[in-house]
Amino acid sequence: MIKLSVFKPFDTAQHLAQTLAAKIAAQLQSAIDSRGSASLVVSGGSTPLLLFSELSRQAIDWQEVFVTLADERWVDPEHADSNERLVREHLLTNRASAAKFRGLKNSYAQVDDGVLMTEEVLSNLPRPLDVVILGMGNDGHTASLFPCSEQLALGLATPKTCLAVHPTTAPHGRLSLSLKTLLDSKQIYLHLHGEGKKAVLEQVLQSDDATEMPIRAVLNQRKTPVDVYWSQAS
Ligand SMILES: O=C1O[C@H](COP(=O)(O)O)[C@@H](O)[C@H](O)[C@H]1O
Repeated sequence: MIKLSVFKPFDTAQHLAQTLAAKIAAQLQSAIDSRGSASLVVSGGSTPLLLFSELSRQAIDWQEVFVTLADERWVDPEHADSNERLVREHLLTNRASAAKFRGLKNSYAQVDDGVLMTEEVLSNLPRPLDVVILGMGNDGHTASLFPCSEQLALGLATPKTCLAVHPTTAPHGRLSLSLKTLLDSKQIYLHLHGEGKKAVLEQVLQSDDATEMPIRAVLNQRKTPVDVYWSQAS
């Protein structure tokens, strides 16, 4: 039993995706109405596919929405593991094809060399970010803030927008938004699916140690509201 006031459980992934997509769309449109543009940060991995599909059909002024990623694997955008590929195929379709996508991967061969250029690209995003959608790995990583990586302490503390990360337990060098950037947002959603992720969340809630499970740094702060959307089955 999850004891978290912001925990929103759903019976199906479809119901979750429909509900969350409508909520995010309303938040993005409200930002557009008040400042002319909106920013949406999404995650990669396997969880967000249905949500992307529902979001892509929402009737908002997508041409005013900047979309970027919470993290990227440093592979070509056509690679099977590319988060950008996922976003292009599942989110930037239908109505959302009008959105302005700002990818994290650039032409540098090594992620460490590409960070500065990505920082420059991200500097033009409307801030604070309007909506940030995060995932969580079974090791408690979020974005690419991995507990196994030497760069975790930097990712949790740096004032910079993003950093290069080299996980030892997952493939590819990564580029991740820093904790500071993720929290410089009006709303964060942690999007989870399945009993396995619920069990990991239970473990997350048992301690404050973000070096052990980095998602704790997002959940144990008071600057930015975080809602946890979890669905039981597909
Ligand atoms: O590697 C990554 O993993 C997390 C979680 O992915 P999931 O497959 O368990 O949904 C994801 O949020 C992140 O963006 C991705 O690069």
